[in-house]
Amino acid sequence: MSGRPFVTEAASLLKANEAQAGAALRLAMGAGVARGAAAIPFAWLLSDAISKTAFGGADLAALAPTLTALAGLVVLRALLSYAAERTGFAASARARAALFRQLLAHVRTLGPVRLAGRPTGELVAILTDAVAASDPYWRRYLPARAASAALPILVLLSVTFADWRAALVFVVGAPVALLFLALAGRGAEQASDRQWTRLLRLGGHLLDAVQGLPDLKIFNASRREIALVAQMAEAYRKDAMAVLRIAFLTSLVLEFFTALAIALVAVLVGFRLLWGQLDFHTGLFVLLLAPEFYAPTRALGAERHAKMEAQAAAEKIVALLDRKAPDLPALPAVSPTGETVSLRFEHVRFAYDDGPPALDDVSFEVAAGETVALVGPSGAGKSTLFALLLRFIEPDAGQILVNGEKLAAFDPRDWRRHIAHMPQTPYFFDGDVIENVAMGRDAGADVEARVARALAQASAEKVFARLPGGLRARIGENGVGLSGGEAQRLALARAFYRPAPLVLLDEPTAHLDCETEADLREGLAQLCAGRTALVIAHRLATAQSADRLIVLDGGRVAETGSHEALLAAGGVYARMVAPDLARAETAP
Ligand SMILES: Nc1ncnc2c1ncn2[C@@H]1O[C@H](COP(=O)(O)OP(=O)(O)OP(=O)(O)O)[C@@H](O)[C@H]1O
Repeated sequence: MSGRPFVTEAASLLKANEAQAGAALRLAMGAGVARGAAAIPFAWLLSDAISKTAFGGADLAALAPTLTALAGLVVLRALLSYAAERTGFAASARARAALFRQLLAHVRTLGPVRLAGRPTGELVAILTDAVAASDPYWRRYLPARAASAALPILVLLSVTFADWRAALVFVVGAPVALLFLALAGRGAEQASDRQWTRLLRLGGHLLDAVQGLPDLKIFNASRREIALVAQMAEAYRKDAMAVLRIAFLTSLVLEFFTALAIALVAVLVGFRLLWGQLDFHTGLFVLLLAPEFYAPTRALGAERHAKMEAQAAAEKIVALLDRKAPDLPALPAVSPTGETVSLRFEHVRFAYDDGPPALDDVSFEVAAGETVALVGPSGAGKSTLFALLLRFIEPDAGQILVNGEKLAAFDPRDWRRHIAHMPQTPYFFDGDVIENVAMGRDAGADVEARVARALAQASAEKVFARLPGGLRARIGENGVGLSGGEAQRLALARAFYRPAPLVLLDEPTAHLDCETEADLREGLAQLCAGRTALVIAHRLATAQSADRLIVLDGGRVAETGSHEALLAAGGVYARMVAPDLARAETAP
């Protein structure tokens, strides 16, 4: 995608969030302008005091009112500086919070399936670094821009009243300063974009490296990985230096030209004083205001690279926001009626992006209270079917009915409350056992007792009672410190904790030893009893224990029926399980 439209989108994203900064931003801008404007009476009073002392022989008593006013202006400027800083911080915090909320809401609507194609590290960097990078834009750049729009005009008007010829020199110097200000933006824009692309890639790579540490060690690839990270960090350093170089160079040129313009004013004032065309008071006033005329533009030049960086970061945010979530019909949130849940798929089709359909014309029914096993070779579409039921994705065609009502009509979050889901590799958070089982749901006073009950139902109470701290024992991120069996039991307890009428299980007994499997199988049978259950079955035993089987092949329903009926039919299922059956027969 070309850079320009993105820059406009990034600019409008930042602009849209300006409204969120609200009154604080307006106050920051106002305080900045007022602080700069206070320089005008200050210059007037100071030149008055000096000319009266030097040429009028005024004593301290005569100067007292002027000096008091000068002191008052110094205090006022200090107060305005403080107010500008404070309100600038508040404005930036509000705008960033709004941006962060917008991003989080978008990430939530996208859901895990649509986010799967994106490196987690990159996503984290967008949610944290990119949002943080917009801080100087609101805190410093926007107030500086307001000051540079208002102050030169105020200064110019004051100088015009005092000496219009000097005002003309001010005006001549202004376009040069503005030209360099615009040039400063050009190079920095591209360099900032490169720097951000690199930072996100580095973030993604680092997280990958940390998560894949065991594999890197096992395959002796850690040294190569370290070299790769070092290489990427070096490239990022170079890009960051390029941005700074451009920023410093353009600031230098801007400083040089404004210094030249001020010198020009000084020469003009000097000669006109010499020729007696100007009185000392006015001359000094004009001279004192010359730097003030260019100061806002110089300040804006210094903040411009902050703006470019914020814009480059916003481009990455826009790219994430551009990933479209499915358009959900705007229907009122309702709850699936009844205690039990029946399911009906009608000609459901779904394809990932522009790929071939992962599910095509899928139709089947699951009666309330039935346990149905989903069977099929790898890539048949089983997980996609679960993702549809979990509302991480929506069907491209066809519909899913729950108790005869369209699933699409339910609020996804409300609907998920009706599901107990046990994935193949459950994720555990860096928290204690209670937090990991209750998952923040209605954690009332009796949470401990309810977690203990759920653990008992999952035959896991003894496992966790052994841990130091019992239910308050900390579980490392992603279940570090738990064996495969313990992790599955904990996930089962999680499912028991939620009294949901629909159970979705992704072969929870895969990769377990026979004894643990048998234990867990019993727990699962209890979990499914009286509820509607869909189980992705990789093992023969799981398929056999289901009331009915649905066999998926190449995204289509190949056959359905009981284990025995499907074996007798000699179709896809019979061919799939033939090796397992042969093994079972030959086993002692
Ligand atoms: N996030 C994704 N993006 C693009 N294609 C995907 C994605 N997830 C799955 N697919 C594709 O969709 C098809 C169905 O995949 P799915 O994961 O549903 O199969 P599965 O039956 O669950 O396989 P397995 O038993 O190996 O988990 C496959 O061709 C797969 O490559």
